Amino acid sequence: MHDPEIYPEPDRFYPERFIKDGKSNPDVLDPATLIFGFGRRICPGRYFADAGLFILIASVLHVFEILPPLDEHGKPIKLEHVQSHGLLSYPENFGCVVKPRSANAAALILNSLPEEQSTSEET
Ligand code: HEM
Repeated sequence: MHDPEIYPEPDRFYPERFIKDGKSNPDVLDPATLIFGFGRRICPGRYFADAGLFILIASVLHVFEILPPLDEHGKPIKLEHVQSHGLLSYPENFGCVVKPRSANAAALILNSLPEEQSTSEET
């Protein structure tokens, strides 16, 4: 996954590398052919994981805006992408502002909570 011959600038956050003319780019190796293993022991949860992540990310982006953190003057702070290296690779901690996209989105979020949590603000 970090071979620059396959993915130029592999550490750069650059999801567009997988897209061409609004569709999946067939000239770029699909990471799904690697990340779930191979052959008889290939991950049996791969479709579940893929669908679950799609639903999770789509649901979060549908109702929340995720914005850069603000400095003491209320100006957005430019974030630097720093990726950890090791067996698991993930972005290093960073601040952000997460807020509902609209009053409708806020209502959707509150309605998805268990009853005791969605009413706790009113008590
Ligand atoms: C993004 C999420 C996931 C990734 C990247 C992932 C990746 C992998 C990899 C690399 C293997 C080893 C395959 C091999 O030996 O060649 C594996 C095995 C396995 N995974 Fe996943 N997996 C994910 C999610 C899941 C989920 C959600 C489940 C269950 C609901 C699951 C169940 C399993 C099981 C049971 C094995 C062992 C298969 C065997 O040894 O026969 N995985 N996974």
